[in-house]
Amino acid sequence: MKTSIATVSISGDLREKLEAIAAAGFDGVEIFENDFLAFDGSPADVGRMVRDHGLEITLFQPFRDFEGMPEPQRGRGFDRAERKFDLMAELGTDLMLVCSNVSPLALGGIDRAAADFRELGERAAKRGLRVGYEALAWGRHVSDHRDAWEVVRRADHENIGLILDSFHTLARRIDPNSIRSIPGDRIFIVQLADAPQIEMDLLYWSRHFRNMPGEGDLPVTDFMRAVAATGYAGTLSLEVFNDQFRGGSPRSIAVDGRRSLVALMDQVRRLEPDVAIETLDMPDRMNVEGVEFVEFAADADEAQRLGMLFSALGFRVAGRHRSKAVTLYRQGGINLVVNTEREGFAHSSFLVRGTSAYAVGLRVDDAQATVARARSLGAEIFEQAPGPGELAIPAIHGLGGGILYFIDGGSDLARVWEIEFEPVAGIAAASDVGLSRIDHVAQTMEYEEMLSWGLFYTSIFRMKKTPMVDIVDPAGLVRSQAIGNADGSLRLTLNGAENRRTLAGHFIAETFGSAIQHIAFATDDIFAAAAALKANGLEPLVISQNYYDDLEARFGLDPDFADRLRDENILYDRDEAGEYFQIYSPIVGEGFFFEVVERRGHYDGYGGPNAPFRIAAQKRRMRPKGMPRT
Ligand SMILES: O=C(O)c1ccc(O)c(O)c1
Ligand SMILES: [Mg+2]
Repeated sequence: MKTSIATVSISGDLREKLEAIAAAGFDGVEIFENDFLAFDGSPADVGRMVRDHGLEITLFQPFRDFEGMPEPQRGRGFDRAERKFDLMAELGTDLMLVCSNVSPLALGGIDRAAADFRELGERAAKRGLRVGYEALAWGRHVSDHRDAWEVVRRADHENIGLILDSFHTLARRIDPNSIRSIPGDRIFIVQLADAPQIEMDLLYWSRHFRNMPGEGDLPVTDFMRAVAATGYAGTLSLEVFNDQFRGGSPRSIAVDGRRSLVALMDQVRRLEPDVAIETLDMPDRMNVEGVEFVEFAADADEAQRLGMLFSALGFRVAGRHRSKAVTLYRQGGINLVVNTEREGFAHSSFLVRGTSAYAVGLRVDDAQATVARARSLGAEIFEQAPGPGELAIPAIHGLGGGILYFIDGGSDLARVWEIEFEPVAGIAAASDVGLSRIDHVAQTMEYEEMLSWGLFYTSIFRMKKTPMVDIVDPAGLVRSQAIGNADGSLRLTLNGAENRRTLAGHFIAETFGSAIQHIAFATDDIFAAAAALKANGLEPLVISQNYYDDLEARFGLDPDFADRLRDENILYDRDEAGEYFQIYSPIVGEGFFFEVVERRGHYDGYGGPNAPFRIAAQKRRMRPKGMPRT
């Protein structure tokens, strides 16, 4: 499988685009005419620059408003095409993309368009060039790949073929299975893009909101399965018009693009076992059962403060590392690790970002296979020489400077706590609070990073995204998207901050980049947990009385029940599926916190409606240290 990407998909000038595209491992680029026009050099210079980066030019595009024109526009169209053929020869590409005519002057008729293409095919053949025809979803007469194919079929010329673009087909909800009957060798190129499901004008949606396959909501996998079934084995080319990407980092967008294509083809290979698909051989998406541990990097003072908070939350010291300054805290099935080593990754992370939950250990079916898959998808492997008696725990770098470790049951990794830690007995601890496991881990990032993180998780792991929700911070919007496994035993929330005045935005500004901002522990009895926390001396976040008055009215709560919530500062939410209860810890540092939650019934959310009141309360608590009043 050869991969390519349109220059329009990446930010920067042409040289920056090519560098990023080549570094990410693509084979080719679609040269978008505007990128060429803006470049201060000859077509031959562009061609040379592309090839110097080890890339080929997949095609030149777009050529507009060609077919079905009355005279004199028809004749001018052929003259224009000849000029572009000259240019293509200099660039060094043999394929031109013609998109369906949008001109009000265009005349309809499949045969008329086919005749124009046959003549264009003749002219292209004389120069050894080819022309592909693509239906724009908003084309005047041709807006459906089935009609574009009929034009190509009737043009009946070897140098005229079809170009498919997943966006145009899927945005119009055309059944992608209609592609299966098209002969694969008549498809000249396949362009791929996804998009979020939003109701809007097709042209505007296409030009501003496309994203990488897997980042949006369109059934790009079904589209690609149908393409593969035709026998098409040519280049797959990303064509992603996205306002955010235009201003993003060329490198990371190119890496995401390549990751999206490799993950897509891996899926297609598994779903279409009878089709020969040439793609990287890698383990399947990995099942993640849950969070095995969260590791904090700290210095001795901060570790002591953290330890006191853990203790108030009902954790006890369960082990000390046999060779390192690392302590294990445990409650129920939750393992929290505090690392105060003076060297290694944890220490450098502490120096740069302060006390933080810098690593997460995930329980997976097969830890080595997880790393192998992640590597194939362009993730960076994390390796640190193990100390004496230590296990080499398979790990990768997350996107934000953190580490993801993998633990499985099929190796010594399952016994990591016994092997690496000396049990600790007899340390007086506050009482157990009844926390059983980690409900969710919340990562905060810049809003622009959310698509990258979502793709990272959903391409490596068997995880699904849920729709994005808006969290209203008094100082601005924070978007939140949950990612998790099918049974809810693994839940990650991605929170994207749009500005620095929100609690989330302040946190990432202070910790120098995206990081874990809170960890929610699950309990089966929130009221018992509240009582135990109180007995341990933990002062929960105090929620406004106005909130409880509204809550009582909104849900028609029994006044006694409402009073119990109020007395314990428990936030409450309810939907058709069930109920949700939340207690918040005080803030640590610049915005980190813990949460204790109980889910009843099949409640699947995160208490989104409570967020504005919780955030307001947290901001009251954080002042005066740096947090702006909103
Ligand atoms: O938005 C456009 O005009 C446009 C141009 C060329 C394409 O390949 C495409 O998919 C869209
Ligand atoms: Mg296209």
